[in-house]
Amino acid sequence: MAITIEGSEVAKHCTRDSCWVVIHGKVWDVTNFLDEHPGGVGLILKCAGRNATNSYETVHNPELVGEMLPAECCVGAIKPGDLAEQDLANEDILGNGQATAASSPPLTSLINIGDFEKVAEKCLSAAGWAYYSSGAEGEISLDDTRRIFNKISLRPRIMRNVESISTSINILGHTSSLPLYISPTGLGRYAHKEAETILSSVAGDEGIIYMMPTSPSQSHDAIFSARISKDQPLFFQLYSSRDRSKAKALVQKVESLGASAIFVTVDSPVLGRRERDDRVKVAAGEQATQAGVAKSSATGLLNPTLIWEDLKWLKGVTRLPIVLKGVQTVEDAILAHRHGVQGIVLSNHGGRSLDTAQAPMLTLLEIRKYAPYLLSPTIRQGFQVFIDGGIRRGTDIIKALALGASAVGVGRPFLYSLTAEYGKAGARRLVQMLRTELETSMALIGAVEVTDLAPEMVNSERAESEVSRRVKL
Ligand SMILES: Cc1cc2nc3c(=O)[nH]c(=O)nc-3n(C[C@H](O)[C@H](O)[C@H](O)COP(=O)(O)O)c2cc1C
Repeated sequence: MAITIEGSEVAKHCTRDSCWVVIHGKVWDVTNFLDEHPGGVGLILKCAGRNATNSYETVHNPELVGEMLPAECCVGAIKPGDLAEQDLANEDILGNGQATAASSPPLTSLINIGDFEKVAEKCLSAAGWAYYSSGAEGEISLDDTRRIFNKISLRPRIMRNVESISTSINILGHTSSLPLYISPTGLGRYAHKEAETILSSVAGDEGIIYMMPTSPSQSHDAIFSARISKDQPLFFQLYSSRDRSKAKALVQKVESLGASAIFVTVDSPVLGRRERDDRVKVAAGEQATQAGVAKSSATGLLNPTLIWEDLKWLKGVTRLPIVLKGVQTVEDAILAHRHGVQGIVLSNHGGRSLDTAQAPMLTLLEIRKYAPYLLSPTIRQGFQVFIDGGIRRGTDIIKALALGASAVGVGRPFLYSLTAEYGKAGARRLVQMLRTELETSMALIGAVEVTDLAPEMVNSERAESEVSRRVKL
């Protein structure tokens, strides 16, 4: 039976050395989690010894605390009536944006994806903008994704009848009206309070697939309920908890809610060091992130103990297709195929994990050079290769597909499209921009179907000169 704890007792635990908070009537000891909190230690400490439900709900989904913290961190239930008053106002948590939605340009004046980014920079709070736009450390990997795409040029074919273009493809057995899906991103609340439910329904309206994150701002149930029909596929991104019973419960829950595939994130066993996040925290009088490997191992979302052998266990707890998100070398692409997963995402977490990790496009070129069989029509029936990071143009999609990717993921632009209270209309306009660019570029390159996009339509030789000659197969 839960122990009842008086408010006066909770109030004593208000320091870095002993930090308790009340969330939805339960008292949690979050002392060991402080350094790992992505929003910074300071934010939790502001709520220490108090009722933190409002702060927590402003950013996180209701189930997260129970899923992420070990059960023993729940020290009891608050005595009914105690600490009823709420803690921080929403602005203290999300920060104030520098521009109001009213001063933002009308949606119809935005012409390309880059325009959304400019609006987002003005509308998001300093913390929100840093969290969304930053990469790890020197942001070399963040910038490199675009640099490599721009090193690849197109070789259009002429005199083909391109009057009617079809952009539709099959992703893991599901039809998608575009060869792209919405990549999972945490803390959607900075952009819009209903970020994930909007993306879920926009994906349905546009006939594309949304991959929801392990830790969205809204509940998993709400995101599944926001689908336009029960048949609408939704993918689930999994940070596989080191506590297998928790990981199993989560996977089986989303499977029962209707998830169509599990994408296990494998590029972030620990948190990458994002210095811009730290600078915002320091400017607000908080401490920079202290979370090192040891802290990440202790508790929380990430699991530094995840290894290849765990895939056998995961396959045993779900019937859903499993895809590894965050493969960064041809060696690991081969291993993933040997381990019988249904696909891989070539990704370096949008440049947010290991800085100077090579661009996902270089990994694709590495696969083309050393293990081209992984991209063959026969293999792709049971093993699809996806790619994300820096996809901003229809021509980027063409380059990725011509070189063998089955589809691409788009992350940050969808967050930006929700800002300035554009919400659903913003996200739909973004999809329409990409659709128009892709259709136009396919016509101009001489491809009427996605399957017409072939390697010879791309000159990737300048990028290929950067492919590693030192792989170990
Ligand atoms: C703000 C933000 C949060 C993210 N959160 C997650 C996450 O929770 N899980 C995950 O697997 N990837 C996460 N990612 C990585 C994206 O899924 C994706 O790999 C990356 O954003 C693609 O690059 P792009 O933003 O340039 O399109 C996040 C990326 C951003 C920008």
